[in-house]
Amino acid sequence: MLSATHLTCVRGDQEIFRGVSFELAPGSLLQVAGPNGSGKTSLLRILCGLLAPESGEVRWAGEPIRDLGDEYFSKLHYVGHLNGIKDELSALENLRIFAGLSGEPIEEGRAADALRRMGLGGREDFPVKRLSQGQKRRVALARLAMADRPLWILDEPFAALDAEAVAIVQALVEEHLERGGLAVLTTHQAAEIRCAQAQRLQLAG
Ligand SMILES: Nc1ncnc2c1ncn2[C@@H]1O[C@H](COP(=O)(O)OP(=O)(O)OP(=O)(O)O)[C@@H](O)[C@H]1O
Repeated sequence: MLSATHLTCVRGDQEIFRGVSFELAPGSLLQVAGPNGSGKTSLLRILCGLLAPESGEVRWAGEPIRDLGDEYFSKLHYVGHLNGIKDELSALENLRIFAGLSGEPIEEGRAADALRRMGLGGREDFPVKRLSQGQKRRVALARLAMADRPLWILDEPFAALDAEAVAIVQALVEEHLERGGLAVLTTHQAAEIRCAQAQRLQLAG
């Protein structure tokens, strides 16, 4: 269970939002919507523990995330809109490094399978800098197919993706929710994710 109570976000000297509260149970999806600058990315970074709220609290399984530290990070996949991948390395090396940094060395072949699932079969060993924007986004999202974690926090996961990749990511999120996972995502597209327990949070801007 992920919960947020009375979150207020201030960036610079500007209050971006206040009073944001929600509870997300296993198998549930939260779609965060709002115009440019309304604070969607800021909210996701607060939910990840990467940005401190001005006031309010985020809890995971009833515990404040600031007390859980690394234990909380090991429960979540965060894919920000900057991808977080290294241009000089190949897609496969990026996934191996990601797994190593998370303290979960991967079985041989698991990363390659994840890249194939993302439609990158045959491009595993290409330096990422020679991939297109959409292919780079696929590499960043391949971590979702590589190791299961209960909470996925995805910032504009469909940006730069073509229809085929959107369908792959939708299916990944739906399978995750069916397994009892939780997902929070922002999107400007009308991507339809099937989920019986979907919530929408509208930031005003
Ligand atoms: N490092 C920062 N310092 C000061 N202000 C910031 C910083 N980062 C973001 N902001 C401001 O916070 C506000 C919210 O930004 P944020 O990126 O969270 O919005 P968003 O809803 O995700 O926007 P978009 O739809 O354009 O991605 C914006 O007004 C932005 O200028």
